[in-house]
Amino acid sequence: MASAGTGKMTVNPDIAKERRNAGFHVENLTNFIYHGPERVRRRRYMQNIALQDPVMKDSKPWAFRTREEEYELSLRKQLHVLQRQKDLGITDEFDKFYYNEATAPNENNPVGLHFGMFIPTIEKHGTEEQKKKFVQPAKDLKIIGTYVQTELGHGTFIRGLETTATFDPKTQEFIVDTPTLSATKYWPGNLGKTVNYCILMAQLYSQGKCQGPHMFLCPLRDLTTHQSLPGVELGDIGPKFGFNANDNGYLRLNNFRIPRINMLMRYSKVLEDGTYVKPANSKLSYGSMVMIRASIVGAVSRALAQACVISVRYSAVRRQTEVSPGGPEAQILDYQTQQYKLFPLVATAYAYHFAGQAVQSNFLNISKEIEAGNLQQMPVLHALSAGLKAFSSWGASAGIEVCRMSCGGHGYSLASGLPKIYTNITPACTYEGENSVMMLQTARYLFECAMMVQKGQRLPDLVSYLSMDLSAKSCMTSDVALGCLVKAYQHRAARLTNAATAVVQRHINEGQKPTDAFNMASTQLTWAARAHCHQYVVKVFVTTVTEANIDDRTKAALTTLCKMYAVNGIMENLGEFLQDQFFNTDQVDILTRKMMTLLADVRPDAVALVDAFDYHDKVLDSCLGRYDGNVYYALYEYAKSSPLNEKDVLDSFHKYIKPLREGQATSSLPSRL
Ligand SMILES: CCCCCCCCCCCCCCCCCCCCCC(=O)SCCNC(=O)CCNC(=O)[C@H](O)C(C)(C)COP(=O)(O)OP(=O)(O)OC[C@H]1O[C@@H](n2cnc3c(N)ncnc32)[C@H](O)[C@@H]1OP(=O)(O)O
Ligand SMILES: Cc1cc2nc3c(=O)[nH]c(=O)nc-3n(C[C@H](O)[C@H](O)[C@H](O)COP(=O)(O)OP(=O)(O)OC[C@H]3O[C@@H](n4cnc5c(N)ncnc54)[C@H](O)[C@@H]3O)c2cc1C
Repeated sequence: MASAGTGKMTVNPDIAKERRNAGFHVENLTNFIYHGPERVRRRRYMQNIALQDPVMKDSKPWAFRTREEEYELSLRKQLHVLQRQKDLGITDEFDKFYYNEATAPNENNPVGLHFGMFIPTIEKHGTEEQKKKFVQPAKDLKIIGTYVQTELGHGTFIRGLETTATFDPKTQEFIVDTPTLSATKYWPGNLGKTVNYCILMAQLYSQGKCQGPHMFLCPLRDLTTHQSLPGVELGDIGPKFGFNANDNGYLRLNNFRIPRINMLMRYSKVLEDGTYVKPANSKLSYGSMVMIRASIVGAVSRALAQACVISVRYSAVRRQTEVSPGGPEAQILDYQTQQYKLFPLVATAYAYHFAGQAVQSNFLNISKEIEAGNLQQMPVLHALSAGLKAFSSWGASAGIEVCRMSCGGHGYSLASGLPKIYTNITPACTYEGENSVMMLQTARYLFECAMMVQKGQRLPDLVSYLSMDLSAKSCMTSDVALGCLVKAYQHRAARLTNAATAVVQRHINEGQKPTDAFNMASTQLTWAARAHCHQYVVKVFVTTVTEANIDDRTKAALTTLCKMYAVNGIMENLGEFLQDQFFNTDQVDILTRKMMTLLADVRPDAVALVDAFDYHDKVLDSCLGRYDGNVYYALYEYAKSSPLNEKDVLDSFHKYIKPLREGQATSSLPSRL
């Protein structure tokens, strides 16, 4: 490695050797991940445009920015990017996504919700007239909006929201109001300082009757001066665990009037005389949440993948401890315990990536049906997206933290890039539906499916396994076949669903109200929902690998990872699998041995498997995850750029330490120490 400061850098020999020894061609796997060479080429092209742009070059590392600097820089960059994309005629959604990914990586930006939720919600829930009036101005950033639902007192329980929208037929307006302190809107992204409009979730009152939560387009700030409008009080909620380029805000409305046309009326309506027209399904207005939940699975997979790139590359160049006295220190990646920490997470990142694609494609197909008026699949989509969002965000958050700790002390420094990835993604466990609550929604669906099985009714394909014969003998033999692993997961999920359902039924039979019975079984119900999601992820991974049209060596590497994901999940949930009696303890021995063999199988490919995600160094923004492996140089440079080092002797020395010494010298110090 070149010494620090020479500027000339060679690739770290350990990481170079890893790449030479990989058993498959990285580019082939990259092409498979991103749907072919053309998409990969396009992705790199888009990211290069972003990274070459002088406006994107940061004057100081992310870690050294104040919150105000972070917000301003992020806003400036994002608006610049939008203009660039317009100038360059970039309209394809993938192109835009990849461009943005390289713009401000893992930094939540001040207009994200405008494009992510505000515009899509108008497009999906607005009438043709509303779309005409609002969508183009929104795309031109004449109006900038967000999605305002959560209140101080209620986030999870949407039906409990207190903000009101009362129709006044005389003026053809809704009066929107914040009647209590707990009704104050709190948390919506970009609300505090950036937006001038929002989609407001409020209880609709018309003709004296409450019709439940509905969505309204609500102006908040003057479109020219950006001053908050009379009757509107709003601001930023202050610094958070992460998300600090995002001005999550609060909002209070004081009998503020908006025109009738501002209620999103594609599915439900209030006519001029105040007559309320119901939607075909009251949960249609929850559609924007379902959309984001489906996309969160992919988002968390990318965060976990980046954390794996950093920690695996670092583990390849980090040497620690002589294995035999006087011998060389080993690469920490050669320690089996390090492999056991990291390789299952690499497998998980791949598993979530494929699951994310599958959920997204389910979402797109079912959304088309819903738009055409066929609402039959809404419950399936809701159960799948809610559960998968929870399952994957929990898994990714926990996994990123393991990646951080696997980097030892340097993982704790913001220089590692890992805290940034973690704090940016861990709120996915909370936003868009708190995870336990989402699991309970999936469980509710599974419960209904179990009742259908009891009645001998046919189940939708996605859950048809729930009617499997639970007394079937295990198929597990020493070759640990993929098909058998899927069966094991289905067996576990079906048994846990039946067990939880039986608990609910027992409580009902003992005289409990169904809601109480459900609560008394809710922990077990979430176990069932978790197991259901786990089987889905395993099944998607197995199907993807089995059907993959790739060369044999890449397929072999991916198959090893797939087995590792499935076997590791069994090891981590052994209690449930053993209680299942699908495996006996001899078969658990087979799986334990298999796990250790899989670790050794992955070892030579580990760096190549993370390289295949194809993350640019600037996207990783990590001293430890550099492609060239020159981590000590990067850490040294990072330390030197700390603002505390701008002066050799700080003013605080003169203010506090020096007087203390002088005082001590003249008073209480003994003459001899
Ligand atoms: C930078 C941004 C980039 C943008 C992205 C760019 C895109 C692309 C890039 C990638 C992006 C990723 C990263 C993003 C970063 C995001 C930033 C943060 C955004 C955060 C936004 C938020 O954070 S925004 C607030 C979300 N806040 C919730 O999420 C509340 C949860 N709370 C509930 O959602 C309800 O409160 C709850 C519990 C269901 C009960 O609802 P409830 O009380 O009304 O209903 P009940 O429980 O009585 O249920 C009655 C029956 O309705 C059924 N049902 C319920 N929901 C249903 C539904 N949706 N569809 C069908 N059916 C449904 C249920 O299953 C029952 O069915 P059954 O009767 O048959 O059993
Ligand atoms: C970074 C970030 C960005 C956000 N962005 C937005 C946004 O743009 N727009 C917006 O409207 N909101 C936003 N939110 C708010 C977010 O959607 C809510 O925080 C979320 O829906 C959870 O609601 P809550 O905070 O009320 O949690 P609570 O519901 O109070 O949860 C607290 C605990 O209670 C438990 N609990 C609650 N209800 C039940 C139940 N029925 N059964 C069992 N357990 C239960 C939960 O599991 C959890 O452990 C954001 C939040 C964050 C952190």
